[in-house]
Amino acid sequence: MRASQEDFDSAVDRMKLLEDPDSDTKLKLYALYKQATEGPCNVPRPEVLDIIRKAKWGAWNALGSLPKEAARQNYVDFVSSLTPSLESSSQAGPGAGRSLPESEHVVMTSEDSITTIMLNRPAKKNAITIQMYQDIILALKAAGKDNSAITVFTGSGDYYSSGNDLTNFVSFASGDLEKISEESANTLRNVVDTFIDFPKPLVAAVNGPAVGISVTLLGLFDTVYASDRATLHTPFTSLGQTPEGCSSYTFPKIMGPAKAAEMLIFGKKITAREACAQGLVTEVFPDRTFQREVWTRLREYAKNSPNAMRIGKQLLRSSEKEKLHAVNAEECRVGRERWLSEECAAAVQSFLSRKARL
Ligand SMILES: CCCC/C=C\CC(=O)SCCNC(=O)CCNC(=O)[C@H](O)C(C)(C)COP(=O)(O)OP(=O)(O)OC[C@H]1O[C@@H](n2cnc3c(N)ncnc32)[C@H](O)[C@@H]1OP(=O)(O)O
Repeated sequence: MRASQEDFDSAVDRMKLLEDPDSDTKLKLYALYKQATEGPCNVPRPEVLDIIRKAKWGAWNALGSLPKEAARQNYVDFVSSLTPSLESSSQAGPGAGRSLPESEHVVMTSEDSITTIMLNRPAKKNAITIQMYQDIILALKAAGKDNSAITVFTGSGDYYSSGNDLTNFVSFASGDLEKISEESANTLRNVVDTFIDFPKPLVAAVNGPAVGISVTLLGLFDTVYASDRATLHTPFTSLGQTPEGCSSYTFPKIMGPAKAAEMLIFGKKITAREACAQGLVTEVFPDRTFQREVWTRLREYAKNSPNAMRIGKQLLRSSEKEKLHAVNAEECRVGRERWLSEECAAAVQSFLSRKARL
């Protein structure tokens, strides 16, 4: 069960009882309140000298296109975490009794027969942490079983995703290499397997630039809509890494081996329009109208018979499944070896010490 309007109103009342919250807390509460009640930030950035209004604007704006429903839930959870002693004993704590997985950085909402899974870490360009991979698996499993007709995957803020969070590799340097690399390979294999097995139409709404695994996974989606501001970049070899997400199989199949090699081996960054000409992206929309056009279209599609769409997808995809699982297993085996290489360690170190940006 998601937070109701009543839960939200009660959280607003309880928030007033907080004794002198610090300024970060106030800003977070302000931003979530505005997002929950008015939606994404829709006012111009204040003048440079107006420091307080600029900070408030920045906090609200950083929530990107987080849906109102998710902001309401985050507000209620945040107030609950600040006021545990004020919770009535009969009231369930945050997360209790919810049928959807809750996660700070992977937000799941359902409306008009469409379930949306949104990467929600805009300040880090939606880089994917190990926890987020786990949350994506949970979200996809829940979406596969809920009563929605279509599932949409998208990002919050200006990026779709900057791919794997490179700090995931920091633990490689500090712990038991064999064990950590094995766990990471298992996580990667599980998340990709979950995309391969997803039973309903899966649509990517690529709202901005996409990097690494967020690009390679596109080959496993049924439809990919992109903003004309989006670019697609798989810089694996400059990171000492190799392709994943089944792209070593899906990309040559979709765009031909030569174009696939330019992206996956040489790390060529392409625009959404180029990706569309090569078949990886289904259609490109002007950034200005992207959200409106995509959601209008998806709401129409979601009126089709859900079972017929699901069965249609099985017919299109089932003959490939076994092959895709085998490709995924092999990519993870090779990838694990690469993560332990000097090349990969040096590239990650270079990013973390801020010498390198794409
Ligand atoms: C389980 C293992 C699975 C392995 C699978 C997949 C492999 C891949 O996905 S490889 C691709 C990895 N991604 C990258 O190499 C991208 C790295 N990021 C960048 O080059 C730039 O940040 C980017 C071009 C995306 C954006 O540049 P800017 O517009 O200049 O923004 P900033 O660089 O200032 O970024 C803002 C903020 O976000 C942090 N960030 C961005 N991307 C990542 C990332 N992938 N990992 C970790 N952190 C990331 C960046 O460090 C900034 O943080 P602050 O400095 O704290 O503000």
